[in-house]
Amino acid sequence: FPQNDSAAGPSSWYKNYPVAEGNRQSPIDIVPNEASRDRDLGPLMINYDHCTSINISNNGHSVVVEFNDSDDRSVIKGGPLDNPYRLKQFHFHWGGKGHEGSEHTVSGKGFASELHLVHWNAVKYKTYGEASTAPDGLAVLGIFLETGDDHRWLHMITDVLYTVKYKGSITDFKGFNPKCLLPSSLHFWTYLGSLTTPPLHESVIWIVLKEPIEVSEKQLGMLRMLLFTEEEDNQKMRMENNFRPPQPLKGRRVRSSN
Ligand SMILES: NS(=O)(=O)c1ccc2o/c(=N\O)[nH]c2c1
Ligand SMILES: [Zn+2]
Repeated sequence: FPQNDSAAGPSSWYKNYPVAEGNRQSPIDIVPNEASRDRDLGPLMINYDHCTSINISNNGHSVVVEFNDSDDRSVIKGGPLDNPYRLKQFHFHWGGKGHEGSEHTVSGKGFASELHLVHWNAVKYKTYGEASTAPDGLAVLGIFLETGDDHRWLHMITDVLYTVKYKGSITDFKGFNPKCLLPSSLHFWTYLGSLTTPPLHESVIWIVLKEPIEVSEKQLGMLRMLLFTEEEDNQKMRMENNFRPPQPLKGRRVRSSN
């Protein structure tokens, strides 16, 4: 990300991760009227009822909430997916004050932030690690955040961010159900892509919801109080603009739910 040494930014990831210039990189700019409506794209089914969050942490790139993925208690299925995919973690990408921060864009328009719910194919693969390198190993549900009213449930997360201010910090975070972060409509675009941060594995079936959720500028500001740096670093670097810009489509088809 554009930290002080440009060697760490997205534009130089190809040096250590040649796949950065691959044929199915993410994010992309989604152009709605170029997306094809696909009749055999069934509805997305999200079953988070018995999901169990475990902890919240700052990994130096984003704030991440991890889940117990030892069984099929929280899965998504349907849509473009041939199997149920287990929820593993969710995290956010955001910009700087008043700037865009989403990874995917829609007809060139960015949003203030983007939430990624990361799931893995536990039917075909034994571990998340194995799935994360397989072409159909991961399914990431992307949800746009736009500024507006306070999000009544996002407070559960922003209220504890002070406990994970520094890179490497982690705190218990139990009983959070991300169902409360979903918009009312599950209409989506879907395409084959990749992780948007190193190692950039081309292992993600992307499902991007069309309807954004609303969060307040104040809540977004709480994300920006996180730091990229560790507690002992005397140089404090605010965590912001942790998004990769859109990558070439390279002939890929983007499909739209009905
Ligand atoms: N930003 S993203 O594509 O959702 C994503 C999801 C899971 C990931 O794991 C990673 N390294 O182990 N990078 C990463 C990016
Ligand atoms: Zn992400």
